[in-house]
Amino acid sequence: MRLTIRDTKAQVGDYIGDYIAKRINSFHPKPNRPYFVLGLPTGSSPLPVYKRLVELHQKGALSFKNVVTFNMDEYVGIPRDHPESYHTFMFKNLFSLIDIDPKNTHILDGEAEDLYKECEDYEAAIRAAGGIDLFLGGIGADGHIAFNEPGSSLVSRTRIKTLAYETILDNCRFFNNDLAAVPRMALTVGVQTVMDAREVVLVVTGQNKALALSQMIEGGVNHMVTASALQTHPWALVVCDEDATNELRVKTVKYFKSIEKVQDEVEAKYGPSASKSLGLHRASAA
Ligand SMILES: N[C@@H]1[C@@H](O)[C@H](O)[C@@H](COP(=O)(O)O)O[C@@H]1O
Repeated sequence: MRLTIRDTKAQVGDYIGDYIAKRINSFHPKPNRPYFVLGLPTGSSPLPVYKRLVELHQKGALSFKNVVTFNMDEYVGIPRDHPESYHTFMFKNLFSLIDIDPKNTHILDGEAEDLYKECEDYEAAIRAAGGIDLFLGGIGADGHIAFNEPGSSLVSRTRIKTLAYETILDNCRFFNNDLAAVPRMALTVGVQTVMDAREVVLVVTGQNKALALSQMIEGGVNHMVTASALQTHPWALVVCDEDATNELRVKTVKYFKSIEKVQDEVEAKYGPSASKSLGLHRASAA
């Protein structure tokens, strides 16, 4: 797992936006794999990423014509046109602002008659698309990824989840601080669904994520901090702001900053393609 630290939330958004754009632009559609398959989260943390993707699209530097998306999760018990549904969130903040074919966007249906079937069909749809190339994720204050709350199986797949009280309290801010209005259940991809992606990028910003970040990076792999499963992913990148590093050991921060510095030196010496051949993550490389 790599950790990249930027000063501000906006810089984190730009870094990840550029990184995803680079992946999409370097994807070459083939008859058997016509689409780049992108996993997406909701929440406040990815907003600067979406802003950057929209900017790049508006500048003509990025098209989503060859992109298929799968969102991580959706509430159960609110209609899809509810202002706080994840359907509404995604169309407002990304899909309506880019050139993606709405048919290529997938979001779990929290109103489905048969929720179990909905989850099974979702996993099948991901498989049929060829698997997820890059899964972008956020993290909950308790270290959850998607809605895989503490105690979730680290080999879980798409399913119905009851939300943790801490998550309900956290999400209250989106429901006019009315605790009773926050849904108690959600459909979510599993930890294993995220782990199956070829690459995972996590956006972690703000002081309120500092403890979760230190637990997921410096603690052991643990079902109480489901994002820690990414320690065993072969291609995981965490991008955070300075505020989110507040609970990390100084040594950890210095270590990951030094890695980036060495990478800069390698690229200066051997050119940007050296990063790729050495297996290093890079947003700015050609
Ligand atoms: N299901 C979502 C997660 O996918 C998201 O990572 C988390 C953090 O949201 P925020 O970025 O607003 O802190 O909120 C919810 O729990």
